[in-house]
Amino acid sequence: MSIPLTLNFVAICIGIYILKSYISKRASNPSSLPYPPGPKPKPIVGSLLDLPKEESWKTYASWGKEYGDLIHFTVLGKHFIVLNSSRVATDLLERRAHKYSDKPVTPTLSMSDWLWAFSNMPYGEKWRRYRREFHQQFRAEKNRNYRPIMSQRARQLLRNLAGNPEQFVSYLRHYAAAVIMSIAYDYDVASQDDRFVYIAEAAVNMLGHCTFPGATIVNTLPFLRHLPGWLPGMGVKRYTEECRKLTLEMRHAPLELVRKRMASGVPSDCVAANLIDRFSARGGTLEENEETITDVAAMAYAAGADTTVSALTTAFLAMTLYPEARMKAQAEIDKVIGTSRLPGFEDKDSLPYLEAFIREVFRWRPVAPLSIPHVVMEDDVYEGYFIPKGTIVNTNLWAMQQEESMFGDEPEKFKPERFLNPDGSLNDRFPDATFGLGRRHASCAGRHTGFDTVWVGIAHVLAAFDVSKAKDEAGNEIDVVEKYVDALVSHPLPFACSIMPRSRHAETLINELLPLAAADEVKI
Ligand code: HEM
Repeated sequence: MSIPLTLNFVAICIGIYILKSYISKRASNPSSLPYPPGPKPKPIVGSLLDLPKEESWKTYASWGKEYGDLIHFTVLGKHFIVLNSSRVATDLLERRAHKYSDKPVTPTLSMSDWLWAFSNMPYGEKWRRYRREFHQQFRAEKNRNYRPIMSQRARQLLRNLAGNPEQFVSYLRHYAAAVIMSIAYDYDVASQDDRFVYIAEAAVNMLGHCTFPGATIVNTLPFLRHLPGWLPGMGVKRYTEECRKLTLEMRHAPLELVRKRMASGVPSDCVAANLIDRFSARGGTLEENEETITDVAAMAYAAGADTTVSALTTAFLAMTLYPEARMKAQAEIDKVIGTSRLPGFEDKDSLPYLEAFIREVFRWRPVAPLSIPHVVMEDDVYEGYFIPKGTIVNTNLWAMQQEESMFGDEPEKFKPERFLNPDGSLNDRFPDATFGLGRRHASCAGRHTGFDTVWVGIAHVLAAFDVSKAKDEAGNEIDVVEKYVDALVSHPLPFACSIMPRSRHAETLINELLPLAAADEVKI
């Protein structure tokens, strides 16, 4: 097909698509109820040109101030709503979970072969089975068994930071990957260029960038996926093909290692081995069991590594920008534990300020500010507004964590005190929404592991290092621009900080870790 012909074809298809959307809207909304308020759509494209490109959750929150807690807009005939408050999100995602628990199967998800991941799966029997199995492996009591792995890796993190502090983000990535790969596959991540980590990181990263609202036109006009890959704007085809190869290897390669280990009689204590044992003692078809084992184990890294890195990096940003909060957490550690050892999980209940600090990390900058998109499973009417089946639902977790009625004043600021009573004990607040909403249908299945990995990693860092603003050659503090990447899992844009051992005691502690961790030291 020549290019003008192809463009005519696209124009005709867009016309048909919009006409179809109009007719189906009339059919399913016979009382002609209004959609929820939102920005005025432009002809044909709707709000396509108004979609925010940077920190979109902030723009959606500001639209919320103008239009209300529930906003609606269309992009090329496709309906979107944004839930801007915990009241509306609880009403729809929890109380009406039977209508709001589906996930949109976007063309890019199937093109890149990511539908095996139950975070992206339509609501149904398979999702329930995967979720149940995953829960068995990561529920609160089971998660306690993983704490020694986290502590061991946190010590390695300190050693690595002492050696090359400028590379702190790479070491945080290594720490998160080492914890989750050890839990999932009893696999020791290599000190550098680990193949499994490379594949999984690349696949997750590609997923995050091609499913985000407005990321690619193919998700709005699915028929475009049938156009040839060489056409302008169709690079998504090559992109998703690359992603497909990565996800395939990510799911199968580490599991093969576990099977080989088990076959040669080497005991293996990890999620994959537990699943293999559980399923070998059970009925069900071989194919179905194999698929469940492969996908549930792979889900741990897919959902658990990048999210944890985001929270860890936010903690470093908070330590850099809010020295008073960092120093208060350090003073508490020194008072309760002293300076001759590192904090561990056994100290958790005696360190309320530290706990408040970590809660604030999760509240202040939610890891997935717009959560994973959901899709409306049948037409709905809420507070007099019509929400058609198929509408994509973005939950503005960032806006919910800014609610003053829930978290007190100055929500933009990092203030661990919002989680403390006047006497310094912990209050009942918790940044729950960071992990999604509801007990099951719209919530994180690995929250205990995520929280604990961040808790012990940052507890170690606070005990050993002062993280503060870096200085230039003239001794002036380097300003930190506090901005986040617009993606499903959002990270701070790169920033410089200084990471120095806090004292001679701390230096001694880190040096004592040398024999423990030297073999593992990560060379970036
Ligand atoms: C470190 C901080 C973490 C945060 C803030 C976080 C947050 C979230 C959020 C917001 C969702 C979307 C819920 C929804 O609306 O559907 C989610 C889903 C999920 N998370 Fe996490 N997560 C974290 C760590 C982890 C870890 C470590 C694991 C694995 C061990 C994990 C496993 C999952 C899974 C499997 C889902 C999909 C649940 C489903 O669709 O049923 N997460 N997470």
